[in-house]
Amino acid sequence: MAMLGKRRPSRAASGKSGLTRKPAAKPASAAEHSGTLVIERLAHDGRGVSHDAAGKTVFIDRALPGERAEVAVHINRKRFDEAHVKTLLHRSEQRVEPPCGYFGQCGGCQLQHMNIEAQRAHKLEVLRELFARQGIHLDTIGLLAGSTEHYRRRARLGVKVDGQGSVLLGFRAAHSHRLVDIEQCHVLVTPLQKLLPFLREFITTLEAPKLVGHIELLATDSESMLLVRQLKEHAGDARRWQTFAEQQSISLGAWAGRETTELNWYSAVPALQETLCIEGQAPLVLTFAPGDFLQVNAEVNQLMVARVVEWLSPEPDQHILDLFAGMGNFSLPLAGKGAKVHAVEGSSTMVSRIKTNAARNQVEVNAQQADLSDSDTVKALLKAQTPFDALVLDPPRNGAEIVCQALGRYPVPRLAYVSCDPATLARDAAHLVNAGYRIKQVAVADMFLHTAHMETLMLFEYEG
Ligand SMILES: C[S@@+](CC[C@H](N)C(=O)[O-])C[C@H]1O[C@@H](n2cnc3c(N)ncnc32)[C@H](O)[C@@H]1O
Repeated sequence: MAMLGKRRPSRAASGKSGLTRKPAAKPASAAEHSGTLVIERLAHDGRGVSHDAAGKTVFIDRALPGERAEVAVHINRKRFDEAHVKTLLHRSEQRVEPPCGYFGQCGGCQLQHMNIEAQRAHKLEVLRELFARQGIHLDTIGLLAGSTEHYRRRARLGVKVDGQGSVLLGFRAAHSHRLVDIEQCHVLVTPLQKLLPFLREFITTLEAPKLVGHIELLATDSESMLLVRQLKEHAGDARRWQTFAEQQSISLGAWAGRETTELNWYSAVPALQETLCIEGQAPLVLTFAPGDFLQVNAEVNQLMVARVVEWLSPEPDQHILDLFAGMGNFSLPLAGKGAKVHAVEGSSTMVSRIKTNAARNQVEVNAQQADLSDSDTVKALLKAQTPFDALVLDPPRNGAEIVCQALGRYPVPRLAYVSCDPATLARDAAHLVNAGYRIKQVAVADMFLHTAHMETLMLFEYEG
């Protein structure tokens, strides 16, 4: 395994493509053998799919449909093999030089070897396929297109001291706990990207880098913030961190201990804010704290919120239920249109955030803490005395199955579902369709470009 143990990606230094790079780690049982294959299609995670002479499925890292390649199998499994490209014999027109030198090593991005159009088309295809498995055909799928680079405003970076005593800062390699040492990142927003090389250099000057668990970076329009998980306090390094933060003009906070959730601020506590500009209403300023859920891509979030408001086009005094409401990302803009919004959120901290945000922006939102995985709670919410005119659903990755099952019995005329997991979305959509809802609009948003993750928006209407 040529790359094992190397601290830097070869391409950054040599200009080579990340295509033939082998996976980070190989299980002891793996037997490597080679063969020539034609790639048939892409799997959901972006790997190429082919079949060997015996008909066994082979997943090939960073191989594209239509390509012919000599591949080496690095993991044998009972039902499929996992392989990487040794030599590319025929190249797809969709293939591009990955913009990041760490692509193929770092597990953060999976699709940088495809042009942007192909990445978007792949996500649409994943969605269509998952829905087809549920017996649902999707017609036109819209696109909310955002910036193609430097969009990610939040990241968690691992810190490790390797066997040779070198300090590593970066993301995990794909399917591995191995840390890939990076000093640049193609998807991080520019202020965080610019900070990375300094941060990397700085960490090597710490007296006890082993005591750093991980680092979180966050940037808003007005400031950048660095949070350190300090496994054990170290007075000398705390002072070093402070000096570094001052030099870089960033806010600094630290958690002392492995489990602590309370931050010690080593700078003025930053006022973290998100400004949402929705047509026809004054800008809304939402405040939040580190650790709160925050959509990672500010530009695409703005587009997404605007699209949901447009789809639901609330009339003044209509009643809207916003489930999994976070800090009020959808609740406030809907309330800004004059709707009476009832926001439900599992975290009581976020409920108080919604209340504060609504009051500061002078919009009316009634916020409540509730566990939306509990079916009695969900039913009680849906059979409210005043029926809801519309509903927003923006659950975490595991979806909102309990809610969608209950929506058959307690129908709501219009429903906007925002999802970060197309598989649970397809499952939940099947419940809705079986209960009499029709899909009126579908859009995929560029929330996580260059990665295999995707964000989808759907508008359903109840037709009975
Ligand atoms: C994907 S986030 C969406 C937040 C918000 N709608 C936004 O756009 O920023 C999902 C939210 O669901 C909340 N959540 C997770 N599990 C929950 C549950 N069982 N009941 C209620 N809320 C839950 C999380 O706290 C988080 O704020």
